[in-house]
Amino acid sequence: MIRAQNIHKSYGQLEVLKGVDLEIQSGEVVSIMGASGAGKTTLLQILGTLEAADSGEIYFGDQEISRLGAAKMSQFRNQHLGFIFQFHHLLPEFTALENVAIPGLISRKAKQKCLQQAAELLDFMGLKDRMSHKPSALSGGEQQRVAVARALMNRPDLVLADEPTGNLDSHNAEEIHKLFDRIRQEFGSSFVVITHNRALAETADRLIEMRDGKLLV
Ligand SMILES: Nc1ncnc2c1ncn2[C@@H]1O[C@H](COP(=O)(O)OP(=O)(O)OP(=O)(O)O)[C@@H](O)[C@H]1O
Repeated sequence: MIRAQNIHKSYGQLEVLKGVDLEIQSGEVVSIMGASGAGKTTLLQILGTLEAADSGEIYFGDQEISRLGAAKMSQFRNQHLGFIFQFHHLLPEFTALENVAIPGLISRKAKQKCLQQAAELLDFMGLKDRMSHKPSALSGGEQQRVAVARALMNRPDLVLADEPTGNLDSHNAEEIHKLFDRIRQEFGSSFVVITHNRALAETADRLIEMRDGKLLV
């Protein structure tokens, strides 16, 4: 579904990605592990079109998305990708429901429809009773589940998660990974998840190790 081909990326003299090839199938959950500085976040950002590679291509189906202009690229991102980060980045002045609805509103769907869909997603996440709470009134695990719901709002084909459980205790971390599996079954989304937790990484369909700017095969 998404394919990265011979990706190179440097920051100044620092060569961070040294020819990375990666293909993710539809509905597949892939975890990426590797030492700090190995280039995991950089790769995820390039897959998510948040960062440009120096060379190499990213294909989504037959379309080369790495060559799209800025407007088309952000439209692609909004329609096809979901992002989850270590820190949830929820907007503090909005309720859980509103936070989840925001990507739908950005893609100009009707407000009532967005709120209804956001409520369904929060229900799916086990947060039916927490919808009208602001992030500060939610636990860390609940905040991250709201962030997961927000990532799903536009029914992404691919969810990119950068240490989504890095800030959680082991119980909540495990719950989030179980949720990814339920989401994959319910919505068919693929996942690429960076994690430092080997036990959780091993629950994925495929575990990829990254070392010094390359994927180990
Ligand atoms: N915008 C940037 N400018 C300069 N150097 C950068 C930039 N982003 C990342 N780097 C450097 O590139 C290298 C790879 O960073 P990256 O964040 O991809 O590693 P990582 O494998 O995700 O590490 P971690 O597990 O610590 O998050 C690091 O040495 C980092 O300092």
